[in-house]
Amino acid sequence: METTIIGIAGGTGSGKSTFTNRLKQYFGDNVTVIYHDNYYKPHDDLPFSERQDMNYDHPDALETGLLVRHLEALKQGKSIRCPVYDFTQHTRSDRTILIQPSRVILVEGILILQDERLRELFDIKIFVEADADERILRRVVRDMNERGRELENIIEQYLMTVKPMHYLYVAPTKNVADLIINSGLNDVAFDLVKTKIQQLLSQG
Ligand SMILES: Nc1ncnc2c1ncn2[C@@H]1O[C@H](COP(=O)(O)OP(=O)(O)O)[C@@H](O)[C@H]1O
Ligand SMILES: Nc1ccn([C@@H]2O[C@H](COP(=O)(O)O)[C@@H](O)[C@H]2O)c(=O)n1
Repeated sequence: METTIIGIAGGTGSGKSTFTNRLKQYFGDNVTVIYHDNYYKPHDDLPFSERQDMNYDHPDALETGLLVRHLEALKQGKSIRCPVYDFTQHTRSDRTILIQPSRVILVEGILILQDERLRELFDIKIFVEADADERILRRVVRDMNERGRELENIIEQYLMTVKPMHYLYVAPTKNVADLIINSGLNDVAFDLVKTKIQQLLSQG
Protein backbone atom coordinates (compact mmCIF):
# COMPACT_ATOMS: atom_id res chain seq x y z
CA MET A 1 0.00 0.00 0.00
CA GLU A 2 1.28 3.44 -0.89
CA THR A 3 1.22 5.94 1.97
CA THR A 4 0.69 9.69 1.67
CA ILE A 5 1.86 11.74 4.65
CA ILE A 6 0.42 15.22 5.16
CA GLY A 7 2.14 17.56 7.63
CA ILE A 8 -0.04 20.17 9.33
CA ALA A 9 2.00 22.86 11.12
CA GLY A 10 1.30 26.30 12.61
CA GLY A 11 1.88 28.24 15.79
CA THR A 12 0.38 27.27 19.11
CA GLY A 13 -3.37 28.03 19.11
CA SER A 14 -3.43 28.57 15.34
CA GLY A 15 -6.09 25.89 14.82
CA LYS A 16 -3.90 22.97 13.67
CA SER A 17 -5.73 20.43 15.82
CA THR A 18 -9.09 21.91 14.86
CA PHE A 19 -8.28 21.47 11.16
CA THR A 20 -6.69 18.03 11.63
CA ASN A 21 -9.47 16.71 13.85
CA ARG A 22 -12.10 17.88 11.37
CA LEU A 23 -10.41 15.78 8.66
CA LYS A 24 -10.13 12.82 11.05
CA GLN A 25 -13.80 13.13 11.96
CA TYR A 26 -14.74 13.16 8.26
CA PHE A 27 -12.54 10.24 7.17
CA GLY A 28 -12.58 8.09 10.33
CA ASP A 29 -10.38 4.98 10.14
CA ASN A 30 -9.31 5.75 6.56
CA VAL A 31 -6.96 8.38 7.93
CA THR A 32 -4.46 8.14 10.80
CA VAL A 33 -3.40 11.15 12.89
CA ILE A 34 -0.10 11.45 14.70
CA TYR A 35 0.55 14.40 17.01
CA HIS A 36 4.17 15.54 17.39
CA ASP A 37 3.14 16.73 20.89
CA ASN A 38 3.06 13.08 21.99
CA TYR A 39 6.79 12.91 21.25
CA TYR A 40 7.83 15.53 23.82
CA LYS A 41 10.76 14.13 25.81
CA PRO A 42 9.55 12.76 29.17
CA HIS A 43 12.15 14.15 31.66
CA ASP A 44 10.54 12.03 34.38
CA ASP A 45 13.91 11.97 36.18
CA LEU A 46 13.36 15.65 37.06
CA PRO A 47 10.96 17.04 39.71
CA PHE A 48 7.67 18.63 38.52
CA SER A 49 8.89 22.16 39.35
CA GLU A 50 11.84 21.77 36.97
CA ARG A 51 9.76 20.16 34.23
CA GLN A 52 7.32 23.05 34.51
CA ASP A 53 10.01 25.62 33.72
CA MET A 54 11.52 23.95 30.65
CA ASN A 55 11.57 25.35 27.13
CA TYR A 56 8.98 23.28 25.25
CA ASP A 57 9.13 25.35 22.09
CA HIS A 58 12.70 24.55 21.04
CA PRO A 59 13.14 21.64 18.59
CA ASP A 60 15.33 19.81 21.14
CA ALA A 61 12.32 19.44 23.46
CA LEU A 62 10.91 16.74 21.20
CA GLU A 63 12.08 13.20 20.40
CA THR A 64 11.64 13.79 16.68
CA GLY A 65 13.95 10.89 15.76
CA LEU A 66 11.39 8.50 17.24
CA LEU A 67 8.59 10.11 15.21
CA VAL A 68 10.72 9.77 12.05
CA ARG A 69 11.29 6.06 12.78
CA HIS A 70 7.57 5.58 13.46
CA LEU A 71 6.57 7.22 10.17
CA GLU A 72 9.11 5.12 8.27
CA ALA A 73 7.70 1.96 9.90
CA LEU A 74 4.12 2.96 9.00
CA LYS A 75 5.22 3.57 5.40
CA GLN A 76 6.62 0.02 5.40
CA GLY A 77 3.22 -1.30 6.50
CA LYS A 78 4.21 -1.92 10.13
CA SER A 79 2.13 -0.82 13.12
CA ILE A 80 3.69 1.36 15.83
CA ARG A 81 3.11 2.19 19.50
CA CYS A 82 2.88 5.96 19.82
CA PRO A 83 3.69 7.56 23.21
CA VAL A 84 0.98 9.58 24.96
CA TYR A 85 2.04 12.91 26.49
CA ASP A 86 0.41 14.22 29.66
CA PHE A 87 0.46 18.04 29.60
CA THR A 88 -0.82 18.25 33.17
CA GLN A 89 2.33 16.43 34.39
CA HIS A 90 4.81 17.73 31.76
CA THR A 91 5.82 14.17 30.95
CA ARG A 92 4.72 11.08 29.06
CA SER A 93 1.98 8.94 30.54
CA ASP A 94 2.40 5.18 31.01
CA ARG A 95 0.09 4.57 28.05
CA THR A 96 0.94 4.07 24.40
CA ILE A 97 -1.46 3.94 21.45
CA LEU A 98 -1.32 1.23 18.81
CA ILE A 99 -1.33 2.89 15.38
CA GLN A 100 -1.95 0.81 12.26
CA PRO A 101 -0.61 1.75 8.83
CA SER A 102 -3.10 3.53 6.59
CA ARG A 103 -3.28 5.07 3.10
CA VAL A 104 -3.18 8.64 4.47
CA ILE A 105 -1.37 9.83 7.59
CA LEU A 106 -1.77 13.32 9.05
CA VAL A 107 1.10 14.57 11.21
CA GLU A 108 0.40 17.67 13.31
CA GLY A 109 2.65 19.92 15.37
CA ILE A 110 4.20 23.36 15.80
CA LEU A 111 7.70 22.24 14.73
CA ILE A 112 7.10 19.50 12.18
CA LEU A 113 8.17 21.60 9.19
CA GLN A 114 11.32 22.71 11.03
CA ASP A 115 12.86 19.21 10.89
CA GLU A 116 14.45 18.28 7.58
CA ARG A 117 13.88 14.52 8.08
CA LEU A 118 10.16 15.13 8.57
CA ARG A 119 9.94 17.52 5.64
CA GLU A 120 11.45 14.79 3.43
CA LEU A 121 8.75 12.37 4.57
CA PHE A 122 5.83 14.71 3.93
CA ASP A 123 4.08 14.56 0.56
CA ILE A 124 2.00 17.66 1.36
CA LYS A 125 3.02 20.41 3.78
CA ILE A 126 0.34 22.67 5.25
CA PHE A 127 0.78 25.70 7.56
CA VAL A 128 -2.21 27.03 9.51
CA GLU A 129 -1.94 30.78 10.00
CA ALA A 130 -3.57 32.94 12.72
CA ASP A 131 -2.75 36.28 14.35
CA ALA A 132 -0.58 36.09 17.48
CA ASP A 133 -3.16 37.83 19.68
CA GLU A 134 -5.84 35.31 18.72
CA ARG A 135 -3.45 32.41 19.23
CA ILE A 136 -2.45 33.43 22.76
CA LEU A 137 -6.05 34.14 23.77
CA ARG A 138 -7.07 30.67 22.58
CA ARG A 139 -4.07 29.14 24.32
CA VAL A 140 -4.96 30.77 27.64
CA VAL A 141 -8.46 29.28 27.53
CA ARG A 142 -7.24 25.88 26.30
CA ASP A 143 -4.35 25.58 28.77
CA MET A 144 -6.54 26.55 31.74
CA ASN A 145 -9.39 24.22 30.73
CA GLU A 146 -7.48 21.25 29.38
CA ARG A 147 -3.85 21.37 30.48
CA GLY A 148 -4.24 22.28 34.17
CA ARG A 149 -2.39 25.59 33.90
CA GLU A 150 -2.73 28.89 35.77
CA LEU A 151 -2.94 32.26 34.02
CA GLU A 152 0.30 33.61 35.54
CA ASN A 153 2.28 30.58 34.38
CA ILE A 154 0.79 30.72 30.88
CA ILE A 155 1.76 34.39 30.53
CA GLU A 156 5.29 33.84 31.88
CA GLN A 157 5.86 30.81 29.64
CA TYR A 158 4.52 32.68 26.62
CA LEU A 159 6.88 35.64 27.09
CA MET A 160 9.94 33.59 28.10
CA THR A 161 9.89 30.78 25.53
CA VAL A 162 6.72 30.32 23.44
CA LYS A 163 6.82 33.71 21.69
CA PRO A 164 10.60 33.94 20.99
CA MET A 165 10.79 30.30 19.81
CA HIS A 166 7.75 30.84 17.59
CA TYR A 167 9.52 33.62 15.69
CA LEU A 168 12.82 31.69 15.57
CA TYR A 169 11.62 28.21 14.65
CA VAL A 170 7.91 28.02 13.82
CA ALA A 171 6.95 31.12 11.79
CA PRO A 172 9.83 30.73 9.26
CA THR A 173 8.52 27.26 8.27
CA LYS A 174 5.57 28.95 6.58
CA ASN A 175 8.02 29.43 3.71
CA VAL A 176 8.41 25.69 3.12
CA ALA A 177 4.67 24.96 3.18
CA ASP A 178 2.83 23.94 0.01
CA LEU A 179 -0.38 25.42 1.34
CA ILE A 180 -0.97 28.21 3.89
CA ILE A 181 -4.41 28.11 5.46
CA ASN A 182 -6.02 31.14 7.03
CA SER A 183 -7.59 29.68 10.21
CA GLY A 184 -8.30 26.10 11.24
CA LEU A 185 -12.01 26.70 10.65
CA ASN A 186 -11.56 27.62 6.98
CA ASP A 187 -14.26 25.77 5.01
CA VAL A 188 -12.66 26.34 1.59
CA ALA A 189 -9.32 24.94 2.78
CA PHE A 190 -11.10 22.02 4.42
CA ASP A 191 -12.95 21.19 1.17
CA LEU A 192 -9.74 21.38 -0.89
CA VAL A 193 -7.78 19.07 1.41
CA LYS A 194 -10.81 16.78 1.81
CA THR A 195 -11.10 16.43 -1.97
CA LYS A 196 -7.39 15.63 -2.27
CA ILE A 197 -7.63 12.94 0.41
CA GLN A 198 -10.77 11.47 -1.21
CA GLN A 199 -8.84 11.24 -4.47
CA LEU A 200 -5.93 9.46 -2.75
CA LEU A 201 -8.25 7.02 -1.01
CA SER A 202 -10.10 6.18 -4.23
CA GLN A 203 -6.76 5.43 -5.93
CA GLY A 204 -6.13 2.83 -3.21
N1 LIG B 1 -10.77 30.09 13.90
C1 LIG B 1 -11.06 29.89 15.18
N2 LIG B 1 -11.95 30.67 15.81
C2 LIG B 1 -12.23 30.49 17.11
N3 LIG B 1 -11.68 29.53 17.89
C3 LIG B 1 -10.80 28.71 17.34
C4 LIG B 1 -10.44 28.83 15.96
N4 LIG B 1 -9.51 27.87 15.68
C5 LIG B 1 -9.33 27.19 16.82
N5 LIG B 1 -10.10 27.67 17.82
C6 LIG B 1 -10.13 27.21 19.21
O1 LIG B 1 -8.88 27.57 19.79
C7 LIG B 1 -8.39 26.52 20.61
C8 LIG B 1 -7.01 26.11 20.11
O2 LIG B 1 -7.17 25.55 18.81
P1 LIG B 1 -6.34 24.27 18.37
O3 LIG B 1 -6.90 23.78 17.09
O4 LIG B 1 -6.26 23.28 19.49
O5 LIG B 1 -4.92 24.95 18.14
P2 LIG B 1 -3.49 24.30 17.93
O6 LIG B 1 -3.66 22.81 17.72
O7 LIG B 1 -2.94 24.98 16.71
O8 LIG B 1 -2.71 24.64 19.16
C9 LIG B 1 -9.42 25.40 20.58
O9 LIG B 1 -10.23 25.52 21.72
C10 LIG B 1 -10.23 25.69 19.32
O10 LIG B 1 -11.55 25.27 19.45
N1 LIG C 1 4.95 20.12 28.96
C1 LIG C 1 4.61 20.93 27.95
C2 LIG C 1 4.86 20.59 26.63
C3 LIG C 1 4.46 21.48 25.64
N2 LIG C 1 3.85 22.63 25.97
C4 LIG C 1 3.41 23.58 24.94
O1 LIG C 1 2.65 22.95 23.94
C5 LIG C 1 2.67 23.78 22.79
C6 LIG C 1 2.46 22.96 21.54
O2 LIG C 1 1.18 22.41 21.54
P1 LIG C 1 -0.05 23.11 20.74
O3 LIG C 1 -1.14 22.10 20.87
O4 LIG C 1 -0.34 24.41 21.42
O5 LIG C 1 0.40 23.31 19.34
C7 LIG C 1 4.03 24.45 22.77
O6 LIG C 1 3.90 25.82 22.45
C8 LIG C 1 4.55 24.24 24.21
O7 LIG C 1 4.84 25.46 24.84
C9 LIG C 1 3.60 22.95 27.28
O8 LIG C 1 3.03 24.02 27.59
N3 LIG C 1 3.98 22.08 28.26
